[in-house]
Amino acid sequence: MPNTTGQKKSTLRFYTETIEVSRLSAHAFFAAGDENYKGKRFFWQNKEKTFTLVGLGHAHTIANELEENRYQDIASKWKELCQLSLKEKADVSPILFGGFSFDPFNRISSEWDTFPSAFFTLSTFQLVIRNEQAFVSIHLITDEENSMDTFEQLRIERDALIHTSQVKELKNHAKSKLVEREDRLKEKYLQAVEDVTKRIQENEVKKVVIGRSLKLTFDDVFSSASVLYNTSIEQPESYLFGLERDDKLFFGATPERLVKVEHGEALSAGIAGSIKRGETSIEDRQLGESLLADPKNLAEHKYVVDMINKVFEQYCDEVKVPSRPKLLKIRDIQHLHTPIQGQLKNSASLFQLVEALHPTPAMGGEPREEAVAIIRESEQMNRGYYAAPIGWIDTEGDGEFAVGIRSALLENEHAYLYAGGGIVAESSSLEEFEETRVKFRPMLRTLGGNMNE
Ligand SMILES: C=C(O[C@H]1C=CC=C(C(=O)O)[C@@H]1O)C(=O)O
Ligand SMILES: [Mg+2]
Repeated sequence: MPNTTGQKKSTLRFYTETIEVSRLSAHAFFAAGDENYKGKRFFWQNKEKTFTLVGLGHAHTIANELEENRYQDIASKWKELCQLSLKEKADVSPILFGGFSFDPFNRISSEWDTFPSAFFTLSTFQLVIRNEQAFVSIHLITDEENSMDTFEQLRIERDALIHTSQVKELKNHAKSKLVEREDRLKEKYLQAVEDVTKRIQENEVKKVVIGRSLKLTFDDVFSSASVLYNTSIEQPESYLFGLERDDKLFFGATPERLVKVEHGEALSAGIAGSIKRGETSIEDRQLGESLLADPKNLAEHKYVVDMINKVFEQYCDEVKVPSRPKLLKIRDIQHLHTPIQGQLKNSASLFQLVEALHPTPAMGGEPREEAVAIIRESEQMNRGYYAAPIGWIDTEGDGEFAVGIRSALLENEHAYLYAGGGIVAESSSLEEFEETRVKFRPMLRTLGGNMNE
């Protein structure tokens, strides 16, 4: 029998059932949902590849269009939902997955128009792969009388999805051909960087992250499953994420954790300051060493670490921050990296930390409010979910959010790619432009677009 509890005042019931499955590929499970769950799927894998989460179908969605209180709204609705489910010790808990927009005050009409300020979903079929063990759960939230019949149907469907996943062969699908490339707002980007640099030099603000976007058009549509699979092959050392919403897929391979909470421990990281990889290992090392000693990049980085540290001092005890950054090397780029950890104070929660941290000066700037206002005014685009928190939370309040950079929004045969960089007093617009070119590479390679402009 599935677990069931119902609160007396509500007729809503939350049914769950979890089984352990051997040999299940997360990508194959996602692809098995092609027929019935397209537009209602998500994918998540942490950097270490020790935790993979796939969701097919919406058992429940929690969304809002709020500008203020959007984090608390999601947190309190998730809490209400959790109260309907049995608090029994299970192998895996129901998980809520989703994300927030970068700036809910940005109202520019764009490719993001159908994405709410906050959008989260509890999947109908949830796959969790943790340390090689795979669990498939069914979630059903209903006030139906004959919910047992519905649940029985879901079991049949679950078994079919598992079967399809186990026999399906995963291929690195041929990429569609690029037919058009539009550097949206390139001139405006260069102008914005120059203007912002000047404003920083005049001490109006200290740092602002300015982004730009590319629009690519291909000769054919992509399937979400093959795009996510390609991303995992091309960018194995990053977080992988994908969130479908109707005919769109927001996906990416981000190196940057916003915050993770597990058993009362909170982990974040300052990742800002960049240089390309070298052609040879000697050149690569030289580039890395010059990054570690470069005052411009160290300044970019320090604003981020100081801000995260300040937030952690407020919400955590025993905060630990290394005194200097190390290098984080990923396929196309090297970053300055400082991990930050602490023990959550009793009253603090994951969503509180997400709210307090977003956007860090790696995505927004310093001071935060002023920087976000400058971004809104000078970028002249809508970032949507780019550079914003994306991740998950379980019924215990544990979970992890990354920031959705090195990312793109896919809509049929079109792809919108986004990249930005931290502007400080010493920035030069052409160097920043070069840096964004490097940051576009992961998505260009995944989709098969030309990497040279
Ligand atoms: C905003 C982006 O990168 C951030 C993260 C790491 C390094 C950054 C930098 O060096 O500018 C950016 O702050 C992006 O990739 O679009
Ligand atoms: Mg930079």
